[in-house]
Amino acid sequence: MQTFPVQDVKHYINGQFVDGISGKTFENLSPFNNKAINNVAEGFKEDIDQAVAAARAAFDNGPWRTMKLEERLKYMNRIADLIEENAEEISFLESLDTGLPISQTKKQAARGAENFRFYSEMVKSRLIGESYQVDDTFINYTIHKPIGVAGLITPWNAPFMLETWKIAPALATGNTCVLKPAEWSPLTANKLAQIIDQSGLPKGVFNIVHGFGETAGASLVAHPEVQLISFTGETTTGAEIIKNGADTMKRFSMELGGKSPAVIFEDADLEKALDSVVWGIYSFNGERCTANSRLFVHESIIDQFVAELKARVHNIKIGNPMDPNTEIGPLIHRNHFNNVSRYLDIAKDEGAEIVSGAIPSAFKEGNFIAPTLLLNCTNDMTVAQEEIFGPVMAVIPFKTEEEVLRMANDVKYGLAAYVWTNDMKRGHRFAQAVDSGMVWVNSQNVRDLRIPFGGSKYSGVGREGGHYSFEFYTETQVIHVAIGEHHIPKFGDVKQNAVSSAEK
Ligand SMILES: NC(=O)C1=CN([C@@H]2O[C@H](COP(=O)(O)OP(=O)(O)OC[C@H]3O[C@@H](n4cnc5c(N)ncnc54)[C@H](O)[C@@H]3O)[C@@H](O)[C@H]2O)C=CC1
Ligand SMILES: O=C(O)/C=C/C=C(\O)C(=O)O
Repeated sequence: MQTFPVQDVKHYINGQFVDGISGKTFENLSPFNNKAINNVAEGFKEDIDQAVAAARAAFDNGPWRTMKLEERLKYMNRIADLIEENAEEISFLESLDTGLPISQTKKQAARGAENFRFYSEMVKSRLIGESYQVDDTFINYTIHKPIGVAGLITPWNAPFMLETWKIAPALATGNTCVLKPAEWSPLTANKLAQIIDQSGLPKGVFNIVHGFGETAGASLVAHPEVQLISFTGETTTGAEIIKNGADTMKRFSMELGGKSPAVIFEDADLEKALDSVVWGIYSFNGERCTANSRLFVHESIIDQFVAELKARVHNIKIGNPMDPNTEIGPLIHRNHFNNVSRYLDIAKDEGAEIVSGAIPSAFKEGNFIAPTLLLNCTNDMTVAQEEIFGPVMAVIPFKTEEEVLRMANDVKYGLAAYVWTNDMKRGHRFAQAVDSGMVWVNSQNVRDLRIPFGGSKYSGVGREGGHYSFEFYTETQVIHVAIGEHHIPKFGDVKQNAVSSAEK
């Protein structure tokens, strides 16, 4: 396969690639062998201050916010074109950095371009206001204005796709932004900065500061000139960010963790359900917020279903992420590998039967966790309640619809749910009763970029996607206009008061 050189990564501030002010860097490690790939500039408050100042100046002084929409959208489409032209390199860098199989990162590179094109279309057709003719003297109308500097904080599990999912609507609506990418996956964010630089986007409109959450991320959240934070990541981090942004009255969009149920009723199309749940838990190496990490199977079909699952698990191709045939690659980082391994120990202690594929010995240097089934689970086990964020699925039998609905909802998260049944009354009934932001009936996680994407309970606050992103990335302003003569009450009117005193 084609390979690409990897350079050290710098911040991108005000249209320049720059070292950090402290001069500090950190090593970026390969998930495949834990060797250093490159060095990355480490950002702190001072770097964030510079990036926010650049974004603020670009917002205040234009021309981004004030340029004709058609012209702004030319930049968006140019960025999409350049992503497509560089798709091979983007997927190479993404797989190198994250361990995600190259067959999957190719799709994510394409999705990055689609995110820019999609929001170009949406902003033209759906960034719309309302108007109310009150009577023949008044009319009111609303407009949606860009807010200012958007702070974007992203995770490592699908970095390029998730970064562009925030940047595209933020820019399309006329904001400027500062991105703080995840420290474990800086490569494609850097490539995106190169692409954006090449597109000729005005200086300061888009900026990146690399570094750690507790320093660079926290400084972005606390910065008084940053009006909003769009965050994707762990629920506990989201809660911390909301607290830290409260003093500066930020608005937040929170896309957080999940522990999503897939429910297989006895009348389901079992072959399709099997394909869907195997893909749903083991794609993205299991590092997927919408993963169906809890599988509920009706007791009458569970033996047959589990036998098929075991066969699939033993057959999944674990390998080098650069191999086009690889289905599962290494986890992002040794710390995350240790965390997932800890959950496998907990599963054993809790009495689950563990079934997993085998990792080829050639891959022992990497952060590989084999695709794993946890059988004989109950919904109250730690491994059925906490987000593991690895290729590990807890399998739980059920007897009745009522029982499985109760178990599906008995979890703190509410991101996604999947239900498989050929009884469509039951399909709709179950989908409407389950506590989650998104439900797929007889389907895997098929994306339609127009839908509101996000979760309920501990899985998130707010929705992004489609026109829902505009509610977050724009300020709605209402303008009341008098178009005819009307009465205005007079207070403290000298003439009127003089007449009244004379009358006394
Ligand atoms: N609901 C959704 O759409 C999605 C949710 N996720 C969730 O993301 C998580 C995995 O990603 P991770 O990178 O481990 O999440 P994380 O929460 O550890 O980090 C995410 C980002 O937040 C930054 N950060 C950490 N502490 C911070 C702080 N105090 N202030 C500001 N920024 C801070 C990190 O540097 C990183 O850029 C999982 O829980 C997963 O479910 C992932 C993808 C999609
Ligand atoms: O499609 C999106 O916008 C986000 C998808 C994120 C996942 O599917 C995930 O991490 O599970």
